[in-house]
Amino acid sequence: MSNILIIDDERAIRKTLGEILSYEGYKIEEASDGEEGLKKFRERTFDVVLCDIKMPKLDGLEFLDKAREANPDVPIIMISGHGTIETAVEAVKKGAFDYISKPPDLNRLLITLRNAMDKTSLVTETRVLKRKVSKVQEMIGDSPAIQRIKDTIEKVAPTDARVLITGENGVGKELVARWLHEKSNRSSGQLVEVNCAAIPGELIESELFGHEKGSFTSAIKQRIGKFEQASGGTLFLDEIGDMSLTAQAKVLRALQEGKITRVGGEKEISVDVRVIAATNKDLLKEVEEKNFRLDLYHRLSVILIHVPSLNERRDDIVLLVDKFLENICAEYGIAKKDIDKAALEALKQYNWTGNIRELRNVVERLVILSGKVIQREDVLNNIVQRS
Ligand SMILES: Nc1ncnc2c1ncn2[C@@H]1O[C@H](COP(=O)(O)OP(=O)(O)OP(=O)(O)O)[C@@H](O)[C@H]1O
Repeated sequence: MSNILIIDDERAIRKTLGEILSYEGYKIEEASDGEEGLKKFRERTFDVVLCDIKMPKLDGLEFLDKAREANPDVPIIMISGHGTIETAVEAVKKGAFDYISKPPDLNRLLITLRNAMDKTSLVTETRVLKRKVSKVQEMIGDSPAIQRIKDTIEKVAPTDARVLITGENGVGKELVARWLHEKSNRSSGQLVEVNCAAIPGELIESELFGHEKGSFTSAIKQRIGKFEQASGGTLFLDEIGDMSLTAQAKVLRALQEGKITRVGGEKEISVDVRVIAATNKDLLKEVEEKNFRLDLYHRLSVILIHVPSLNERRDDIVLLVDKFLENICAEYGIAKKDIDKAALEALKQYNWTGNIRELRNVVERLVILSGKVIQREDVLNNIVQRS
């Protein structure tokens, strides 16, 4: 059911409108002045607002400004009394959806409301569609390092070459893997991700290759492993440096032969999988320390993509912050906040250990805690708060 907020200081008008619209099946909320209206508007999302122009405390135009700042997607219809038609026209120029005159004409009111509702559903639909079209998040940055990575993705993605992605935590290794899959001929298949560090050693084999019923105590049902799930698509082995040596031997065999055997099973099953692996470890050092098989390393690292840390490409911070501000404010349904030059400089100077993931979190905190323009002070307070 659609929610409508009616803001008018005349009780009689609220009552008439409220009765008509409840009868038409709308859910009604009332406010008797602009201030109360704004409070309710900020507390929850309405489908449409009907707002009087002349009101005590906060008048219709002031309400319009503040409400659009808080959520520009909600259509606001002005209610114009005697002598306020010109103001109503001005309000429409400033972003009000339309206006109706007092006393309200039933047909005109219902048609205007219907149009406003249609607009709301179009806005929502467009947002959903936009999200669907760009399944993979854009890779932001124009530093030489990022440009080189984008070039490599273009060249390597359409081949079946295995790729090893290296870099610190939160630099964007998974994003690189997603783009490699998206731009490959396998993009209609699945991208199946396995976080090798998060799975206990004794379960990793069953996770990767599946198991037959009864093959070990907790194997109550037959299970399909990630290799099989990813057949026709891409298998992304994240944190590969944390995989046990036993599992490494089995992965090597799967890569050499293109076949797997489920745990406790006999049958060999062919799989058509492209493997992309990622790690924050120095795998060659792990090889030296006998924690990682050299032959597997060579199998996985046909193409190497190193994603440098944020501290090594500080110029990208400007673009990233701008995009995060836009995305986060849109998620919160508020107008985009700005960032002062000195504040941006403070972000550029900071020693980022959590990389882009940490930067996004800081920007989200700044959006929540700062005013319309984020100041250097806000940044410093935030970073201090973190540690
Ligand atoms: N260039 C970029 N532009 C925009 N967002 C990015 C970029 N790189 C990374 N991100 C975002 O930063 C977050 C962390 O990235 P991602 O998960 O790819 O890092 P990771 O290196 O795989 O981290 P971990 O090693 O901890 O798994 C994600 O939300 C990702 O979408």
